Amino acid sequence: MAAQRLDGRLLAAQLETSMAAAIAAGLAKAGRPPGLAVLRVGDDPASAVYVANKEKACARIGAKSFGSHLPANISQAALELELHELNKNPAVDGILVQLPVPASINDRALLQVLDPNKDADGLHPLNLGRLLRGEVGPRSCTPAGVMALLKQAKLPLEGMRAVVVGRSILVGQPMALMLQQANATVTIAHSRSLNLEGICRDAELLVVAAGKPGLIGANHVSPGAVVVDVGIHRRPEGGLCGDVRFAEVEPLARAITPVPGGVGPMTVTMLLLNTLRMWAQRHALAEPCQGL
Ligand SMILES: NC(=O)C1=CN([C@@H]2O[C@H](COP(=O)(O)OP(=O)(O)OC[C@H]3O[C@@H](n4cnc5c(N)ncnc54)[C@H](OP(=O)(O)O)[C@@H]3O)[C@@H](O)[C@H]2O)C=CC1
Ligand SMILES: Nc1nc(=O)c2c([nH]1)NC[C@@H]1CN(c3ccc(C(=O)N[C@@H](CCC(=O)O)C(=O)O)cc3)C=[N+]21
Ligand SMILES: [Mg+2]
Repeated sequence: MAAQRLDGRLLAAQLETSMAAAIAAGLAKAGRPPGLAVLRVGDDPASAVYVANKEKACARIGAKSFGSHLPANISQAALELELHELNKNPAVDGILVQLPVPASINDRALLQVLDPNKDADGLHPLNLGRLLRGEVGPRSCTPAGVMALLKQAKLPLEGMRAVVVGRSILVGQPMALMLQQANATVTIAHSRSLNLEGICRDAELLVVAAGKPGLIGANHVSPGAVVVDVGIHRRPEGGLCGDVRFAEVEPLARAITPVPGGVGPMTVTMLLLNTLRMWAQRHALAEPCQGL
């Protein structure tokens, strides 16, 4: 039987429809649309696509996007000043600092300057702490998007053996925490793990966020596993690919996310949803898209 495709584009479009409705319904009371500011420093090529997709998505749902693109040689102090301005800007509900920033910038220090109540990416230490404790707060967008996709596909996580490949603060760590909170039994693998194949083959759910094109193949996947591919890479010959060799793994899997069209669109959607929720909270509106 062919694997079920976990279609992030479709779910993202459905969620956009409810977000657009929530904005239209709250606009009069709020007096302004939700605002998302994206701070981009230098010219990381992967970030360029992402920024463009976010701006388009904001326009589709009726949110306002503010972009600042700063030169790679900007000082830490100037960047922090820019963030302080966005923190104070009353038209801005959500702020995203596009990662990676140039090596000359201390990204941890930068993320601490963010107003935690405008943290569209859930990366401020306060919000990471809230996640760890299972408290309400903006969540890292990519793992939140993965959880929404799994939920929509009615793939039960309770008691499941899950393996997350990657332990970054942006993806791997929050992904592992969310899966644990959904009562999966979680293993994290990383670049120093021994026997990656064996660890992955034990997984009933395999989430791959290693940032290595084609790292995962048929040898890593046990028949009937659910495979989620977070990786996104531009192929030299054109087009995108993930960390999973899709053609090899798809025949084995029970369900799988494609690249593009899987996790990527969900990341954008959860970024908008985080922003929309902070906007709703500021204006005492009902929480949009409850239960996600
Ligand atoms: N689709 C989407 O919406 C998004 C996609 N991405 C993509 O996801 C990928 C991961 O992103 P991010 O977490 O930020 O990346 P990082 O580079 O910050 O982290 C990668 C993680 O993978 C681990 N790793 C690297 N190589 C291997 C290996 N050979 N075997 C096992 N583990 C390995 C690293 O281990 P160690 O800790 O030991 O170094 C690290 O923990 C990238 O391709 C990125 O572009 C990111 C965000 C959103
Ligand atoms: N603070 C921070 N948070 C992030 O979440 C973050 C980041 N920095 N830096 C860069 C990575 C990368 N990333 C992507 C998100 C969506 C798509 C996306 O929309 N992908 C679509 C379309 C891609 C296309 O068609 O070009 C897809 O996979 O189908 C891609 C990449 C978020 N990241
Ligand atoms: Mg740095």
